[in-house]
Amino acid sequence: MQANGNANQRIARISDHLNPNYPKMEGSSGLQQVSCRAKGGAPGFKVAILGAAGGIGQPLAMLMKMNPLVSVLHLYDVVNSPGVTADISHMDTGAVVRGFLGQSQLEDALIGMDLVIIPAGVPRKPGMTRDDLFNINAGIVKTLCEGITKCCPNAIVNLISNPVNSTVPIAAEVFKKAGTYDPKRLLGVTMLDVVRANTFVAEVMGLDPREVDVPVVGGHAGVTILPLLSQVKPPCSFTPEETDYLTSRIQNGGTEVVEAKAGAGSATLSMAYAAVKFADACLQGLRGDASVIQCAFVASQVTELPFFASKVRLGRTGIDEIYPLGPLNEYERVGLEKAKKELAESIQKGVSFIKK
Ligand SMILES: NC(=O)c1ccc[n+]([C@@H]2O[C@H](COP(=O)([O-])OP(=O)(O)OC[C@H]3O[C@@H](n4cnc5c(N)ncnc54)[C@H](O)[C@@H]3O)[C@@H](O)[C@H]2O)c1
Ligand SMILES: O=C(O)C[C@H](O)C(=O)O
Repeated sequence: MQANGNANQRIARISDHLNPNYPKMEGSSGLQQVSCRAKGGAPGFKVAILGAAGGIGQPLAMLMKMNPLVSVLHLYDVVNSPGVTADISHMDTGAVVRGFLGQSQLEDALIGMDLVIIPAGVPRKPGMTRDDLFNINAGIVKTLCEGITKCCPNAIVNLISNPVNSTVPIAAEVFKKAGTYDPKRLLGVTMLDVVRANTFVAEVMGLDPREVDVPVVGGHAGVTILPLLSQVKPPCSFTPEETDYLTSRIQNGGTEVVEAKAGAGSATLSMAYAAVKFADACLQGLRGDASVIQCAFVASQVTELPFFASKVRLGRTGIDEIYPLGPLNEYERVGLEKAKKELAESIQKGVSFIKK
């Protein structure tokens, strides 16, 4: 048949065509993978997810596969990435998906990436603080960031692994040590705090959450999560009881999920949603869209601390502008002082982990 003329020349194993390092999947159906006419080079960005087989990683991978701004999606983990990759690669969306398994494939996963999203690491169980995760996650983040310095030093990095207040300073120190640090490209993901704040404020005020915008500044743990309810859009006026309730619920949203999951981990689905919302903003910025603004935990001069979460404008090279906090009311000024005290210690802990 005409359409199949020279078929033998076109036939290639899909795995070889897409990536010679694609993990072999032992015990798979045994069907021969043939007839590859996959389109390479579609316009879009190359994105890697490190920790792609985890509770956040899997739905995040699925949602990024659905993102039209993504042309290539690399899924890396130390376990189970072949299965997740096989599964997600069957989705009929544009991005080409490739899987990478284990430390020996980290560099292949990272070469040429525009955006690296990191949800690798252990989650909390009831009774733990995010800081209790430091001992395990600090080392994981260090290793992954060392890979980034070697293979894609110009990539935008979205760091999700907790404790974010310490892992972002760890990443910065790793990049500094390697001489590749660009503070405009390293962003701690605090988007879930904003997502929660929008939802909880909408509930209290009887609004559609999609129309609510709450700036959440500071960091990503307990009192360091500081919602600026005086700056909510559309403008809202809260009673003191509502302010207390909302501030506490936003600050403890993560714990609310950890307790509800009763030992089975922390927020994964809402986090994947928030991570994709944030990653999409980063990609829109890279594409050159105007006025892409989100909150993130970044190197900052907004306060005397070296890192702080506030609204940032995203552009072609990462962060284009960091916005000041704006006018705070007395309740928020008190909250800010508490947040800064805890943040200073968490930041120092991260810096010392690399410098020691
Ligand atoms: N920033 C936030 O708002 C936010 C929200 C929710 C969770 N988190 C954090 O995200 C992290 C992941 O949470 P989860 O629920 O997906 O956990 P999970 O245990 O379900 O998944 C973590 C994944 O990381 C992988 N991993 C472990 N070591 C690795 C390494 N060296 N390289 C690559 N991958 C590695 C694991 O194999 C696993 O698949 C936790 O630290 C959690 O506290 C942050
Ligand atoms: O609470 C956690 O440990 C996970 C995450 O930081 C969250 O806010 O849901």
